[in-house]
Amino acid sequence: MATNHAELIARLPKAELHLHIEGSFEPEMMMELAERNRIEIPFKTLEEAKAAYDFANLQEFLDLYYQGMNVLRTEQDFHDLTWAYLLRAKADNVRHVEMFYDPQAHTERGVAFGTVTEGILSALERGQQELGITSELIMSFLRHLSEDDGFALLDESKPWHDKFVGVGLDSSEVGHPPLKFERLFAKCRELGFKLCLHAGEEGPPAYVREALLDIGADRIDHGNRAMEDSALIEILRDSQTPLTNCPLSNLALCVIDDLRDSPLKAQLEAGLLVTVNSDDPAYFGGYIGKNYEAIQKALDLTDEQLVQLARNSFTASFLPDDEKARLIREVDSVRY
Ligand code: HPA
Ligand SMILES: [Zn+2]
Repeated sequence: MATNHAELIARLPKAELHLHIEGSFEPEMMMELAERNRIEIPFKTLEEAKAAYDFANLQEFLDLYYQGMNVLRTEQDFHDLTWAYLLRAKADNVRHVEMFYDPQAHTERGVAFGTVTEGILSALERGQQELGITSELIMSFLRHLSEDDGFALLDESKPWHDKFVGVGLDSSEVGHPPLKFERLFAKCRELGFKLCLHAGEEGPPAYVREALLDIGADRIDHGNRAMEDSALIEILRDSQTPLTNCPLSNLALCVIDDLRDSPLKAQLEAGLLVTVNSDDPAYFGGYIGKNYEAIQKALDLTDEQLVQLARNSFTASFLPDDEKARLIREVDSVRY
């Protein structure tokens, strides 16, 4: 009997390691919160919102992403946003999430760091209690801002440092290489944070090298363009540095022209620790389950490769080793 891939994907326990909570802001909720907070937004209907979600590159997406989050004002807003994501994650059998958020995109427009952070944290706590989803939060620096801005955020966030497993680097990549933030990440490393850097999404393989070799990244987010540098592929394989691939994001942002051009299968076959994630699911057309389904179909991934991807998601996480092992055993107990 032919395997029903969607059914296997649904049954596999998964971790999601590359998810920007602000990128899970569905247009329906955006319109609801605009009304609740009495804020004007550029679209009146769902159709108008969806029509605007047609991007030629990362920057076109980011412009809309930062505009959309302007509606988020109160702690309750951030709680509701995070809770809505967790319900979607639960439906896709996500057991663990390591979630990015962009505090500077909120503090810049006058929303207090504590308002944002406490709203997200209370929903994550509720997710653990009510849905059994464990979670970690990753505070991300916006790379189009300065390193000094990053240091100011690190300082402002101090009372919450024990709430973050790591720090990230996102936003406009080209022209903002990892080394722009060398001192900042050295400080973050010293403070005990894991370092997760977006690199090689639009930027060249040299940015992945910088992230990995100069900054000492624990995970590379995206990393597509690393595949242009064979020596770098070997380094990634030997170090088993995780790559968080986001298939539908790559397609929506024209990082690839077709899902069949995704590097994911080649990365798996080269022995890299690659994972599947949704990035900004409300903008890119699907949550994690849909990303697995779309990439399985495009690359004709086998059942074994799907299981490997689910296993990788836990191996690549920052969970304690015993918890990783328990979840991987659960993946391996799924029959197909
Ligand atoms: O995919 C992304 N790349 C860079 N910055 C981002 N911020 C949210 N999503 C992304
Ligand atoms: Zn991202």
